[in-house]
Amino acid sequence: MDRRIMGLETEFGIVHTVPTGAALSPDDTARRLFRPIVEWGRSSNVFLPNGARLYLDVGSHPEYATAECATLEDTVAHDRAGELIVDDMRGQLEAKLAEEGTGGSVYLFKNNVDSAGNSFGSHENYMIARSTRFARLVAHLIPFLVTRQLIAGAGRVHPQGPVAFGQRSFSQNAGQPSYSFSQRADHIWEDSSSSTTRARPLINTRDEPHGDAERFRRLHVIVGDSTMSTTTTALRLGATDLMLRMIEAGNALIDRTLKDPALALRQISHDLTGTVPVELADGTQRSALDLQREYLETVTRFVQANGAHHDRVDWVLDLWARTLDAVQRRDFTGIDTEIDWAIKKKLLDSWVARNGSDYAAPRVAQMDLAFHDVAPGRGLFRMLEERGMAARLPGTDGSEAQTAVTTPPETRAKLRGALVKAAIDAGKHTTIDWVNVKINGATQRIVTLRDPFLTHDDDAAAMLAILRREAVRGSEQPPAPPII
Ligand SMILES: Nc1ncnc2c1ncn2[C@@H]1O[C@H](COP(=O)(O)OP(=O)(O)OP(=O)(O)O)[C@@H](O)[C@H]1O
Ligand SMILES: [Mg+2]
Repeated sequence: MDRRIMGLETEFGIVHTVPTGAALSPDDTARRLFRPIVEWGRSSNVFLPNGARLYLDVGSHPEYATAECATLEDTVAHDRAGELIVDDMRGQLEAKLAEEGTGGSVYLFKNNVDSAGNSFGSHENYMIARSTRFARLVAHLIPFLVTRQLIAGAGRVHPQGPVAFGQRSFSQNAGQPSYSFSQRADHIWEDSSSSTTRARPLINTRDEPHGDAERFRRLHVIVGDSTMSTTTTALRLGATDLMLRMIEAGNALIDRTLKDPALALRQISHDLTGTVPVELADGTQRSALDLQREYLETVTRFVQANGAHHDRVDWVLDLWARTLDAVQRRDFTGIDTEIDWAIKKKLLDSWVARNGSDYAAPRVAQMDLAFHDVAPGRGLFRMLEERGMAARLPGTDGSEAQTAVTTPPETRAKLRGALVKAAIDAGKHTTIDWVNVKINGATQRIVTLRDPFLTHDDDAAAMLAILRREAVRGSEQPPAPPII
C-alpha cells in the first residue's frame, strides 16, 4: 500500500497534587477535566472539528485518538495536537480548582506506566488491504515489533532493577538500579503456551476496519510506547509502515518467529547493549540488534528495488541505521536529541553525574516522570525541545501541531471535521463514529464515509450545505456538538 491511513491513540496519565489537604483522585480529576467537554458535547466521548476523537472511558485515562492521517508529518502533527488540546483542558481545570479554593496542580503525562504499576497504551493504527494475508503479516511483524523498542522506546528507570518475569530476571545485576528501552515491555502479558493467543498482547486482532470491510482492514498495534519527540514518533511509524509495505508486497522474508514474544520483549528492553540472545521458535538464538539489522537491510533493499513511496523514506532509513549503530557502539551521542530513550537517558545521566548519585535516587524517578509531562514550561521533554536539545522532525517547527488543533488532515477526516464544525454552528445534535455522521432531529440525515482517503463526497457536501444554511438562519437551540 503506497498511501496508508494511520492514526495514533494516546491514553494520558493524570494526577492532581495539593501542597496541603486532600488531592482529587485520578478518577475525579479526569471527570473534572472532561466537565467542559460534557457541558459542550453532552458526553465525555466526542469528535472534534479537527476530525479527532477525544474521550474518557471507564477509568481515569483521558484518550485522544488522532484523525485518520495519510502522511507521517500529519500523523506526528495530529498526535502533538492532542497534547495541546488536553493540556489546554488541564490549564482550565487548574484555573477552576484555584478559583474554588481547592488549588493545586494538575498533571497530564504522555507515558505508559503509573506509580501503582498499571500500564496504559499508545495504540497505532495502520490501514492494510483486506486482501493481505493477515496471519502471515502478523507472524512477520511480531519479531519486528518486539525488537523495535531499540529505535522507538521511551525509556524507563527501574530504581530497584528489572522486575522478574516468572522465575527469570533480566540482568546480571538484579536489584541494581537500571534503565530499559521500553515502558510497556514489562506490562505485556501473554499466554505463550497457547499459540492462538500469541499475537494478542502485541497486536489487537479484533477486526474493526472503520471503513469498507471488503477493501480495508485496520491493523491495531498495541505494544508500543507513547513517544514524546516528533522524530521518534515518525521513526516508529515510518519504519513500521516500511515493514508493512514489504510484507504486503509478498516478499519472501525469513521466518523469525520468536519462541516467547513477551519474554523476549522484557529481555531486550532490559539490555541496552542490544546483544542479549533471545530464542526463536526454530531453536536458534538472535539478538535484537541482529534482527533489527536484518530488517533494516531487507527494507533498504526493498526500497532500492521498488523506489521510495514518500519523501521521508531516506530520513527514516538514516535515523533507523544511526540508532542501531549507536546501540552497537554503546555510544548514544549520535541520537540523543532524536530518540526518546536516549534523550531521557542523557538528561538523567547528566543529573546523576552532577550530583554523584545513581538511578536509585528518588529525584531520578521524578525526572523520568516529568519528562512525559505535556505542559509546556514544566514538562522536561517539552523544555528540552524548546531549548533545541531535542530535535524536531526536519522541516517542521511546531506550528504544524498548532494548525492541527483545528484543521483536519487531508482524508475523510476533512469531511467529518467540517460537518462537526457546521453542526456546532447550526446547533444540531449529531451521532458520530469513524465512518458515519448522523444529524439527529426530526429529519435524521446520515452520511457514510467508507473510504478513509476520500476528501470529497456528494452526500457530505449536501449535508454541509444544509447545516451552513441552518447556521446562517440562526438556531434557537444552544450549540450542541457531537456525541457518539
Ligand atoms: N480505516 C482506518 N485505518 C487505519 N486507521 C484508522 C482507520 N479509521 C480510523 N483509524 C484510526 O484508528 C483510531 C481509532 O481510535 P479509537 O480510539 O476509536 O480506537 P478503537 O480501537 O476503535 O476503539 P477503542 O480504543 O475504544 O477500543 C484513530 O486514531 C483513527 O484515526
Ligand atoms: Mg482508543
